[in-house]
Amino acid sequence: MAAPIPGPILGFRGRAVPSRGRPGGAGGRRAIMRGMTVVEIPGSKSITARALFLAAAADGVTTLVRPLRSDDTEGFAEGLARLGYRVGRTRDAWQVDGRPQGPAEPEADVYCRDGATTARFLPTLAAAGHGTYRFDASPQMRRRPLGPLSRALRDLGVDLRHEEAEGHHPLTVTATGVEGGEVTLDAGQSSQYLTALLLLGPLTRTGLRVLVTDLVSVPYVEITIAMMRAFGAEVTREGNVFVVPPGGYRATTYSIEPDASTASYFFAAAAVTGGEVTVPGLGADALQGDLGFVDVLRRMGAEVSVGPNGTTVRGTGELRGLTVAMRDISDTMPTLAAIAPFASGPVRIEDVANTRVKECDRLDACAENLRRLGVEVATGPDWIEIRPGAPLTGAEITSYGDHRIVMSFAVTGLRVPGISFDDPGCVRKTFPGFHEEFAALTAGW
Ligand SMILES: O=C(O)C1=C[C@@H](OP(=O)(O)O)[C@@H](O)[C@H](O)C1
Ligand SMILES: C=C(OP(=O)(O)O)C(=O)O
Repeated sequence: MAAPIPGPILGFRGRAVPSRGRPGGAGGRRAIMRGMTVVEIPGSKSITARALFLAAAADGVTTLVRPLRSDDTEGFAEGLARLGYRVGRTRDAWQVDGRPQGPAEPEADVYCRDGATTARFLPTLAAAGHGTYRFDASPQMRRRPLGPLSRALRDLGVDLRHEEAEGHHPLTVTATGVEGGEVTLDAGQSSQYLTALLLLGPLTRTGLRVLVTDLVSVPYVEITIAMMRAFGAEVTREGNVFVVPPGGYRATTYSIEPDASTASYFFAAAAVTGGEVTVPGLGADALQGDLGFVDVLRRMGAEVSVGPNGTTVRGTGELRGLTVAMRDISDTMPTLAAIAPFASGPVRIEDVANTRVKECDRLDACAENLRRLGVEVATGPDWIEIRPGAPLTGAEITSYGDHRIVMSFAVTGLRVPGISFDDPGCVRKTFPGFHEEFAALTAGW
């Protein structure tokens, strides 16, 4: 039985709120008073990736204001350049010369690094053009699936061949444009499959109807639809069917809001230390569902205020246990798992099966690392339960090359001396300057 898609997801908020963060999205902080800090978080990875796709597909030159500069988004921009798009990058703004007719290069070899948005969105963009395009990715990304997206593209007539394992990179797309039509998609493992198809919709000759049988991470689809509208396209939803007419995209100037998943580490830091963190540019109009992590902190006892231009979390000294379903905001599951040992009762996180197919198996990685610190933990296919009580001891955290494991356990390290990481540098995927910013955050607390 297909799981119902939570709704409604259409008819919402329009343009992104411009970040008031430090230009270039490099992060930064200002101490206002002892224990109170304004943290300027780098741009959203998800919004930057979509903006790059939309800009490449649009008619005209698009300017992205304050894009995220990190391994994932630089890999995406480099992938576009390999396909023959002209991408100009300065510190504070990226410009893309759109090509509604598809990639300029008739042949290209694209390396997607660790980025799932790159690895799933770029082959879909290439399919709308004319040429032969080969995509490969890092060993980590090669392990991650894209079978349902490949099958949907093939059902739409795209010649897509996996070279080694079916449903995994490397793959080759021999593109002749996409006619359009109706296709069925299981996005129960990743919403990125649906995002890729929606983004493709306006580039098809007759439009797309996507019948979705299951869907995780719904707020990411909402981001996609809002951004498609900002670039002049339309999406409607009839029950579980998403309808996208043809018509292409219009170039624009687009401001990228700060990354809400990245902000979760700073909000969590406030909650566990009794400090106060304000993130400007992520307020009530934010596009990203991951800002909902502050509601979890509020339920646990933190004081939270979401204003028009920013969000503030203040630790109160109280951190209650809770049971929470995180299907919609699963990138923040490791953040919660990493602070759960400080709660006054058990923390149970449910409905997060797809965190097992991210940069690593995040349920197992969190459980193993927490146990190493002395915490009692149980896991199931789609849940983890952390039972605080035992004394905590420092240990080396195994990162599994996963930026979120490192950034989450850095928060634990604010209260547990002796935590170190085997691969601290893997934060480069979304926040190359994380360790410096995070160390400076609490220096004045
Ligand atoms: O579309 C996106 O930008 C993303 C969607 C989510 O993935 P899933 O849909 O695979 O859960 C999220 O975890 C990822 O970091 C970014
Ligand atoms: C899962 C993540 O990334 P992606 O799927 O975009 O590689 C993430 O950033 O937590």
